[in-house]
Amino acid sequence: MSSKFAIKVEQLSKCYHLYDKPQDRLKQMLLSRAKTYYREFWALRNVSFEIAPGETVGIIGRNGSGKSSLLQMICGTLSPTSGTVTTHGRVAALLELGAGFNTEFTGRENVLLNAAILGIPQEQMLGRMDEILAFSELGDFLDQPVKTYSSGMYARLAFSIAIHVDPEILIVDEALAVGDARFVAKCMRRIKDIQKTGASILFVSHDVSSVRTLCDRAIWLDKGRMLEQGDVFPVTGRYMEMMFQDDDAATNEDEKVQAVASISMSGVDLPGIRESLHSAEEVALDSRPTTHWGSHKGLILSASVLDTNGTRRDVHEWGSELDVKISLRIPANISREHLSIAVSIKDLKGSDLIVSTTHDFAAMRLPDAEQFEVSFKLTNPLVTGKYLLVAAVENRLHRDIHYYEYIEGAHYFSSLADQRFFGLFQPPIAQEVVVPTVSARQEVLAAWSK
Ligand SMILES: Nc1ncnc2c1ncn2[C@@H]1O[C@H](COP(=O)(O)OP(=O)(O)OP(=O)(O)O)[C@@H](O)[C@H]1O
Repeated sequence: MSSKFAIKVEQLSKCYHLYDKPQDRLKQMLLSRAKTYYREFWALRNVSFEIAPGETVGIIGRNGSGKSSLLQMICGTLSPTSGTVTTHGRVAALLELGAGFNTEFTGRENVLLNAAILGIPQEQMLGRMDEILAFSELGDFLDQPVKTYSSGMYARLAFSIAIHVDPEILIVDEALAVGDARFVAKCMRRIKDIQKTGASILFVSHDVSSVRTLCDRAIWLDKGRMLEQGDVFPVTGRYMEMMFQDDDAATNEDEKVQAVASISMSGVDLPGIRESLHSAEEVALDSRPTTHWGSHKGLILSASVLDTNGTRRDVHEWGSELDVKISLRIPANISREHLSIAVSIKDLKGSDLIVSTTHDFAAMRLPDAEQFEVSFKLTNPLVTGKYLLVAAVENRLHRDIHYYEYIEGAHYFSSLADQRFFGLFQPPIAQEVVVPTVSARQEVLAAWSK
């Protein structure tokens, strides 16, 4: 692909016509061009972006923010109200379930139909049929009409086709979420293989962690408009922050109002805490946390990865002792009963590598004192690389964790190992080589032969 972009979307908009009654649609078609029987609903408004060849971009946004409409317009299965889409390269799409299938045809016939639409010669596709069959795990169902498939089978067929047509542009809608975890993992592996071939990938998911794992960049849609685009980590971080605020507003409004009211009654000026302590003691929080949210921001005074001397360091040696220390000031009116302090060490893509919470230790009740510190001590298992610390204050009363405060990127630091490790992280491992004695070998053989 020699062009500068794989996908270019310019001022793209989509307006749906909404009818209150089915008759109105008929009236609009038959009776009047002068009168409108519908309401306009703009699912997408003036969205513009470019995807470079070889780039993987995640599209995130709440339900109904216009993600599927955007993808369908890029694939050409939905026409825009205004604006243009230009693509360079063969587009394989994994859209909402079933899009692009003829449900009366068998799976095998649909493979050939899709290949024909993409201009792939039939012989070439027939040559790959065994591979497609194996990947899809459809067995005899490949020769049954697609209308008899479960949604999981549908997704498996669609995915198998999409990855066997050598796409230069792969478009994946949430369809991956359908099917068991093993198949989803298998799909993710294949998407990564396709990434390595230099294809451009547009990936829509509600799951921020898979967007972070896979994508370089993220585009955030909200109510049909592009709210942000940029590096995947900060954009998804702010998206999570907004989702948290939404959830919080929806589910914990009473608790929040009550807590905030009682905090101000106790005379604690939340925004002022950090500033006031700044002068009094060494407060350590990176000035550029990626994300910072919660119903009670300001409880975490500092969060640092310290060495054995209690010094906050930005570089830690592999195998050295670490003390992840969180200093807190938590007003007495926040109940200690379900209170939990959590830390996570993430890589720069945002994947949790190590997570620990005081809730993990059933017996640990946090002190009633307003100000206290929690230490998480460990031997540094992190291979050479850059990492960030997440610190959180949680209420674990319900299954869904309520966050009083969540700081992602409270301390950015590196780990340095003087040897090369091949895993994501490397705890110290004791190795032992044992050569069994003759009698032990005979015992094993005797046990096998029973
Ligand atoms: N054919 C249609 N006619 C009318 N409204 C539609 C149509 N298709 C989508 N919409 C509306 O357009 C908005 C955007 O829908 P779209 O499916 O593109 O969003 P989405 O971000 O993909 O949502 P989700 O995450 O739930 O799949 C929604 O409010 C939806 O109800």
